[in-house]
This record gives sequence, structure tokens and C-alpha cells, in this order.
Amino acid sequence: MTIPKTSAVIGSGTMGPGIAALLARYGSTVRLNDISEEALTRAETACSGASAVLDQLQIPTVPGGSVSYELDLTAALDGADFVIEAVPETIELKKSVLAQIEAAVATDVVIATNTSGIPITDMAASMAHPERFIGMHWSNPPHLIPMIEVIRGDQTSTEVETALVEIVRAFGYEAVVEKEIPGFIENRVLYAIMRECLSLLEQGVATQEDLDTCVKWGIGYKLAVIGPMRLLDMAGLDIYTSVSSYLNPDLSKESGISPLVRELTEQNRLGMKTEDGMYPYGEGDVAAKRADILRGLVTVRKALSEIKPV
Ligand SMILES: NC(=O)C1=CN([C@@H]2O[C@H](COP(=O)(O)OP(=O)(O)OC[C@H]3O[C@@H](n4cnc5c(N)ncnc54)[C@H](O)[C@@H]3O)[C@@H](O)[C@H]2O)C=CC1
Ligand SMILES: Cc1ncc(C(=O)O)c(C(=O)O)c1O
Repeated sequence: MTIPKTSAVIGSGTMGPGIAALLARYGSTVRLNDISEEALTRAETACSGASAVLDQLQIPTVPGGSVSYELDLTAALDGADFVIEAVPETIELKKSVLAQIEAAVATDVVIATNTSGIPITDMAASMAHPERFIGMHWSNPPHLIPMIEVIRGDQTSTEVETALVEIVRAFGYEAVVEKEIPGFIENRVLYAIMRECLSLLEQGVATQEDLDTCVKWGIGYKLAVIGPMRLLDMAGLDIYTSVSSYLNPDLSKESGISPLVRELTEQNRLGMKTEDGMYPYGEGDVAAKRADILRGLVTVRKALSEIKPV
């Protein structure tokens, strides 16, 4: 399967609209579904924004693609060749939505989940046809970050994995096919970074601004060009051995949720979505920051497409 003729994206919050816009750009007829009419209204703006970004990246439009916004789940799923689930990250909700999806599509329709790291096998436990269910972990923003993790559950068929890799590559994206482990690869590494940053912030060793500046320029910039395994060879494994001998024992071992994040979440200070989180946001700040982020990601994506990261 290359790009599916008809797709359904279930959940149109942070991730759904960008996923839908990319599928449509490549010619799929996409139905974007949500239980919230307000979310679907916001999604129309988000999809237009994502499409404008794809224009900036000069991604050609394959004729025939479209996005429609469907409050009714059965209507959204009617005749779908491919379904992506992108509802909130709780396994009970995902299982419930998967059951509804299975009831509405043919038994051979591929159902992919955008879970950030819930084991696919666990999610598939109550499915009638787990062989067609697979992890398809996009990174935010999905229409810009050209790498998707593909994760089989223990009953996912190899044909479905092959079909999904074909779809990912049809977007010109990197497909990383992985073993099933909580958090997969990307989030295990990302959350190790976040854990250490939050620990340094909680200890008063660094401010949010210090952490963002140091990680962006000292790590992110470098790792955008040089992968961490290649960087080990560049630095020298002897250096890594010396440094990790004293540093690894000193790194954060926090196994729970960061106390600071827990406190902010309990205060409903969730970040941009509530205009207050790690940073405060005044009038217009969120829109301005989002625009800056998109501008930066487009610029870097274009620059990186000039080279082949090592
Ligand atoms: N936000 C992020 O940076 C990333 C999130 N993910 C994963 O993608 C999934 C979605 O995440 P977000 O888009 O951030 O969540 P979100 O909370 O922004 O959006 C979820 C949407 O699902 C809708 N929804 C809830 N129950 C539903 C149902 N029964 N049927 C249809 N829609 C329903 C909500 O109304 C909401 O609009 C999660 O599994 C998350 O872990 C993956 C990569 C990145
Ligand atoms: C904080 C955070 N958590 C999860 C994810 C994900 O990839 O699932 C991301 C992301 O950048 O996509 C993230 O920033």
C-alpha cells in the first residue's frame, strides 16, 4: 500500500490536523474526526496552517487529496482504507476507540495508533483483528518532523508493517522500525533529556532559559547533523568512558513524574494550551511563539535537506 485512497484520523487535537494535512497533500481523501465540535473547528485552521507550511517546504500537491471534518465517527470511518488513532494517551480510552473503529471498518483495514509509547500489544489485547493493528508514532509537529517510528505488536502481521513503512516512505519520511518497548526509541531518549533538565531546574542549578539555550545550541544543533552514536566516535569512546564513569552515577534517577511538572499540572498550567506552564505567555505570545517555532523548523528542515545528516 502506498498512500491510502481514503483515510480517517480519529482525534483532532495537537497531532490530528497535521497528520491529516500531510495525508491529503499526498492525495488521500481524509476524514478528520473528533468528539468535540470546537476541536474540529480549530482543526480547520490547524490544517490550513499545516498546508501552508507544506507549501513553504515546496511539497508537491498530489491531485485528489482533501480533508473533511466529521463529528460522527461512523461517517468518518465509512469506506476508510486506513485509520490513524490520535486520541488522548490513556490506554482505556484508546481501547474503547479501537473497538468502535474495528466495528466500523473491514477486517483487513490497517489501524495505526499515534501513541507516544503505550505498548502496542497491550492496546491490541481486546481487538478482534490485532494482526492489522500497528504503532505509527509521529513527532510533533507531524507535518514537519520527517521521521515516524513503526512498532509492531506481538500479533501485528509483517504485511501490515511493510505496508506502513511504504506509506511513511511515500511521504519522504524516515521509517524507524522498532521493537516494542515502553516509549519506543524517540521518547525514551527525549524523556531522559527532559528528566535531567527538570531535575536541574528543580535543584535551582539552571533556569528554563539556560536549559533551552544550552540544549538547543550545545546538543540539538549538533545532533541534527551528527547522530549520537556517530558523535561517540567523533568524541572518542575513551572520552565517553572517562566522563560517564563519574557522571552517570550523578544523573537524575527520578522514576516518578517531576514534582515541578506535577505541581504545574495540578494548577492547570499546561503550557501553551493554557498560556502558562514552563513559561508565562502574555497576550498574543503563544501565537507569536508558535509562528517562531514553525519558521525555525521550516528553515532548519530546508537546510538539513541540503545535506545528508551523518
Ligand atoms: N502532543 C504531542 O507532542 C504528541 C502526541 N502524541 C500522541 O498522539 C495522541 C494524541 O495526542 P495529542 O494530539 O497531543 O492529544 P490532544 O489532547 O491534543 O488531542 C486529542 C483529541 O482527541 C479528541 N478525543 C478524545 N476522545 C475522543 C474520541 N473518543 N473520539 C475522537 N476524538 C476524541 C479530543 O477531543 C482531542 O481533540 C496521544 O496518544 C499522544 O501521546 C504523539 C506524538 C506527539
Ligand atoms: C513532551 C513530548 N512528549 C511526547 C512526544 C511524542 O513524540 O510523543 C513529544 C514530541 O515532541 O513529539 C513531546 O514533545
